[in-house]
Formats: sequence, C-alpha cells, structure tokens
Amino acid sequence: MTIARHCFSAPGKAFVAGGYLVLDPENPAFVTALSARIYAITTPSLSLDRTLPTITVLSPQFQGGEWSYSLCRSPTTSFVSLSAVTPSSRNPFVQSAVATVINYLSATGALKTSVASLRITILSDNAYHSQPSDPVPQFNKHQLPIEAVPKTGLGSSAALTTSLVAALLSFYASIDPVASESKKILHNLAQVAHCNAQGKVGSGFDVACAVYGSIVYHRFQPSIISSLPSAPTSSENEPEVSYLLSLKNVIEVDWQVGTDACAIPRRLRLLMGDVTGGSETPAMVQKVLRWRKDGGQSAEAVWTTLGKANEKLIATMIELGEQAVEKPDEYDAFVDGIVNANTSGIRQLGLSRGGRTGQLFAQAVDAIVEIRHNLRIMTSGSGAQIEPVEQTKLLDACSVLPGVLGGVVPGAGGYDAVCLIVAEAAVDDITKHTDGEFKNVKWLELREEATGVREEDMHEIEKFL
Ligand SMILES: Nc1ncnc2c1ncn2[C@@H]1O[C@H](COP(=O)(O)OP(=O)(O)OP(=O)(O)O)[C@@H](O)[C@H]1O
Ligand SMILES: C[C@@](O)(CCOP(=O)(O)O)CC(=O)O
Repeated sequence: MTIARHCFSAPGKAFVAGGYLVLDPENPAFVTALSARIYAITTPSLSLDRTLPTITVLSPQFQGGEWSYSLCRSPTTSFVSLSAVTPSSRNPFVQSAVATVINYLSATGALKTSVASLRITILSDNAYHSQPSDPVPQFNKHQLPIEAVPKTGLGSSAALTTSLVAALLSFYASIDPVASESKKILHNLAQVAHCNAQGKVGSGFDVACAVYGSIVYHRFQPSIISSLPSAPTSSENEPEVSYLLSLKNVIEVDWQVGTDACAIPRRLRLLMGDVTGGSETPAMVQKVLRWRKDGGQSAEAVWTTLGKANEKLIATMIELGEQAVEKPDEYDAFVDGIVNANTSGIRQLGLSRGGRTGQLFAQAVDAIVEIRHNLRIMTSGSGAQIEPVEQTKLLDACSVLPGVLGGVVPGAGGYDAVCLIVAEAAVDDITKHTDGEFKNVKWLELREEATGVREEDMHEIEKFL
C-alpha cells in the first residue's frame, strides 16, 4: 500500500510599509512574501487500532523537536481535548494549531468519528534562523531547542502555523486549503491559532502574508478574536458546546480583511540587510500608542501624513507593476538607466524623462523619503526607536549607492534590519559593501516571492526527509 503524503508550505514576510498605522483597520500596509518558506509534510499512520488517535509534529532541525498530542473527543459535546504525550517540551504554536483546527472540524461535523493518527514533519528554510558562517546544508540542523536558536525576524511562527493548519485541513477534512474558496477558512483558523499561542491579538499581517503572499493588508477588527472564549480546560458540557459554536462562527464569518495582491514590479528587487541587534516590538507599540493618545493634533497630523505616504508608496508600486506589463519598452528603458544612478539621481531622471514610468519612479523615491521623515518624527516624539540614528546613517549610506530607490526600517523598526527597493541589476554591486557604514550589515540572500501558501510536489521534498 502506498502512503499518500502531502506537503504544504507558507512564506515568511517583510513588512515594508505601514507599521503601527496598520493597527487601525482603515490603514493599509505593504507586506511582501519572501523566498524563505516553512514546509509541513503529512504522513498518515498505518495503524488505526489506537483508542486515542495521536497527532505528532516533528521538527527534526531542532533538538527535542517532537510534540505529540493524544486526542479525546467528548461523545456528548464533540469537543476535542488534547493531552500532550511529550509534556516536558511545549510548542505553543503547534499545540494551538492542532487544537484549533481539530475543534473547528469537530464543530462543523467534518471530522470523522474514527480519526486516524497523523505525523507531520516540519522543515524550515535556513533564512529563518541565524546560521554559522561556514557553509551549511539546506535545512540545517541546530544542536539547540527551537526557542534557543536566534531568529532573523521573518515571521517563522506565522509560516509554521499556516503550513500546519493547511496540512491538518487537507488530511482531516479533505479540504484543498490552497484553493481560493478555502483560503478564508485557512486564514481565519491560522489567525486564531496564532493569536492564542502568542497570547495577544496583533495586527495579523504575518499570518495574512503567509496565506495570501505579497499583499496590501488591512487588518480585521481585533474584537473578532478577543470575543472568542478561551478553550475550556475541564470537561463541562455547557462551556464546551458554547466554545465550539463560537469557534465555528468566528472562523466562518467575514472578517473583512484586505488582502489585495501587490508585489515589487519586475526588474526591481527587495533587498534585506540584517543588522545585528534586537527590538522589543510590544514595548515599542505601547510607546507609539501613548504618544498618539497624548500628542494631540500634532501627533495626529504626523500619523495622517505617514498614512498618506504609505498609501502613495503602495499606489505607486501597483501602477509601476501595471506599467511594467502595459508599457514594457518604456519601463525597460527607464530601468536600464537607473542602474548607475543613486536615489536622488533616480528621482532627477524620473522627473526629466521616462514618461509616466519615470514619474512613478520619482514618486516612489518621494514616498519613501516622506515615510522615513515621519517615522523619525514618531521616533523622537514617542521614544520608541523606530528609525534610530544608527539606522538613519545606514539608510542614508544606502541611498547614495547606484541602483537604490530607497530603503526603510521594516515592521516596527528598530535595530533588526533594513529593507531596500533596488534595481535587480545593481544587487551584486550593492551587496559588495560590507565595510564602513555597512560593517554591521549582513546582506541576505532572500528575495521576494509573491506566492502565499501552496502545495509542494512531494517528489521534490522527499529527498530531505
Ligand atoms: N521550524 C519550526 N519548528 C517548530 N516550531 C517553530 C518553527 N519555527 C517557529 N516555530 C515556533 O515559533 C516560535 C517563534 O515564534 P516568534 O513569534 O517568537 O518568532 P517569529 O514568528 O519568527 O517572530 P518575528 O515576528 O519576530 O519574525 C518558536 O519558539 C516555535 O514555537
Ligand atoms: C508595530 C507593528 O505594526 C508591526 C510589527 O512588525 P514586526 O514584528 O517588527 O515584523 C505591530 C503589528 O502590526 O502587530
């Protein structure tokens, strides 16, 4: 008998524009999906003779990467409780993904009465975690538990949760999780599971990007998730029934999230520079929100102007993408000309020639300058180090390199990374800069890959198992 194995993968993210403002559902954020992915491979168990089916998630790249849960379904309420077979090692994201999907499927009636056991193997691209400087194999193995391996900030928990939810939906409900009609359910389940595991309701841009790929994101109202009761921990009929009902409602209702596709236009590249440092996002969010609340009209004016600059960058990227398709000659001629020009040179060229394409390039440069200007006002006003002085120097140094349209501190900002938009043909020369202003930068081999969750060809993956 051949075992039907499947593999679903989801990408990491770069949060290019819209940090903080995205917490208001009306504001857009530009989030691009990256070439770094997390893969979840299902292997069904052949033995169906267990009284309690188990779901085992293995993450063989990390020490102790095995989390196993026995499932027990209440015959009266259909609530499924999980008991950890490996209680000493906890993985909140794995546990939450399993509990949320299985209970949702139990609530809808899609979960069969005799549930088969399942093993899911996780593989994650090396880019998610810091690697030693010597060459490492693809899917490198670490000698430490997952929580102890330093992260690079690409949204590993969102990609993990999304690929796991996709694998579980496919196996237990024969749902094709990557079909466009199922993506809403996949997205909502992954958001609920991710928020529960994180213990907070964030804006959800990382999960949305893992599902939909590169997008203009508008968040959901946080009350959608915060209104969901916590999963009952002792077996009592009434809370179990009401939990399942609420879960089903929350997953199936329209969250009105914005997930329109928006990618970096062809022949341009997103270039990420890792800057060794770290930032505490929740503390920064608190400072920014306090500054906005206490800052009166002047803070509100900065918030609004920054929002307009974000919208301008997004609209420009969308229109440039259209130009690249509809006016390929004009577009290509202009892109050929910017490889030797720096940020202000590209702006000049754009204003003096290049037709609509040139105007759009100049507009992109301006939008990035305006975003950075307002982020710096927010930095000094709030005390949150969004674009700290060191990052200002680095971004300014980047903008005098040929082929650089501009760059920002991604996400919440801080000392983690810089994110540049550059001409593809200039990448090799830009990444040669590793001294002086660039001495703390590690140029990453990542690129944008706009696709969200997808099913992989098992033949390609098999060799890594
Ligand atoms: N390959 C993996 N295997 C198992 N668990 C993983 C894997 N990758 C991530 N996780 C889970 O996600 C947790 C990391 O989540 P966390 O939110 O701290 O990081 P992140 O999503 O990468 O953050 P950031 O938003 O800064 O990019 C790990 O401790 C682990 O529980
Ligand atoms: C500040 C914020 O808008 C972005 C945080 O992004 P990151 O964790 O730095 O990738 C918070 C959020 O969107 O949840």
